Amino acid sequence: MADMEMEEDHPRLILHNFLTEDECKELEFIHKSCSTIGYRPNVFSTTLSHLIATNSAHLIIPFLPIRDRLKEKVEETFGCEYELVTEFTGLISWSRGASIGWHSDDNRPYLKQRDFTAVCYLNSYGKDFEGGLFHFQDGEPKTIAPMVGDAVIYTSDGRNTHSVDEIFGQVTSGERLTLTLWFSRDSSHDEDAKLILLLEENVLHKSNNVPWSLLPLPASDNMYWFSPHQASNQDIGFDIRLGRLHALGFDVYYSRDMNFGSDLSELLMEPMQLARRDQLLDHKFVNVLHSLQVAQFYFWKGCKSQAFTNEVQSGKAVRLSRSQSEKITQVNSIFLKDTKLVETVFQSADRCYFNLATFLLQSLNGKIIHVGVNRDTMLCVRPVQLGDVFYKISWTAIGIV
Ligand SMILES: O=C(O)CCC(=O)C(=O)O
Ligand SMILES: [Fe+2]
Repeated sequence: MADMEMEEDHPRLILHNFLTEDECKELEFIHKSCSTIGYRPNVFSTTLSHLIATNSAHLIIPFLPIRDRLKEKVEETFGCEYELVTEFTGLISWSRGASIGWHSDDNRPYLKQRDFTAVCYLNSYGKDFEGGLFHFQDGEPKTIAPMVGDAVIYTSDGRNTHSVDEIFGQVTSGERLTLTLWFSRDSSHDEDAKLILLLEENVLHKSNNVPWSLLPLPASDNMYWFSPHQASNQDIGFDIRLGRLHALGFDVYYSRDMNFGSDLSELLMEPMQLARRDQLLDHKFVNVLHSLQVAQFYFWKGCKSQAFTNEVQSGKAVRLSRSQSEKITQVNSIFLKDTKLVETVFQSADRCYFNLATFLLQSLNGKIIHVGVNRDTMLCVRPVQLGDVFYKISWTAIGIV
């Protein structure tokens, strides 16, 4: 798997096909369902703590075996077996305009704990996005073209100063997606300790009086507001959740009356329906994040599953009335101020095959769709069977059972 011998002056290694395409697709599904604005302009991120905070802790499970494999590989490669803790794990996507200049990953006083970096590429240069080449300033290899499944591991210090070219392209460029981890020798920076505390607060304690639910609970709206200039500028931009639904060909419909001037700040926490072209799907989702998870799941798995197409029933959808269309326009005028911008930031999947009947059937019947392999986990908070992991999708949840 390893590409080359390691250079002493620049300890780094490329691991081809470290992840399978299925693993990459699964992480892509999670990112497209859950991401918020990231730490730099035109960057989106999904951290594990964010998944817990939004009641989507079950979506951490697919990360766990990958983290372990990466940590082992880093320890073996750099000769520090059993010494490392994972400091950070996150999915990071870069859209048009994003780039980063020469830097080392420990180049701030508060980042000094970072000893090793692992970047796994979840999609491919030239196919899924344009630009975004990775360069090391010195030593070999110099330039890395991200390819789905490949990973690069390197020391986070000045021996591995690197940069990433700007993502460009109008039409063909989608997001450049990575799984990025940092590892530390300093056990006080163990991400797991923080995650377990968060899990206790957000999940375990709740189960005393409230039944555990897999329905997502969105974070605050400003975490989902994308603006090309400044994260908080509400005059221009779009809500990431509505933007991603738009890229899949969906609009968002709220049945409640919206008088001009009424306070709509809580709207995106409320139950809603999806519309597609001139049709309104009759099911009510708990909130827009829930509908996004179901829609992304469908485009990831549902449309390809033979089981669905064998069992097509007529889904329930009605033609949008004029007043319903107007409400959709009104919601879009607030939360999707610039659809052109959405289309340049998120690649449209609307060209993918979509079947309303299977979408509804899948959502209604709670089918078990996906089988993963042998994932056991210490972070597992649901009464899951250790071993195979299944995704279950229904109106009430996308979960792993
Ligand atoms: O995504 C990459 O290839 C590297 C990103 C990077 O340099 C960073 O996040 O520090
Ligand atoms: Fe970096």
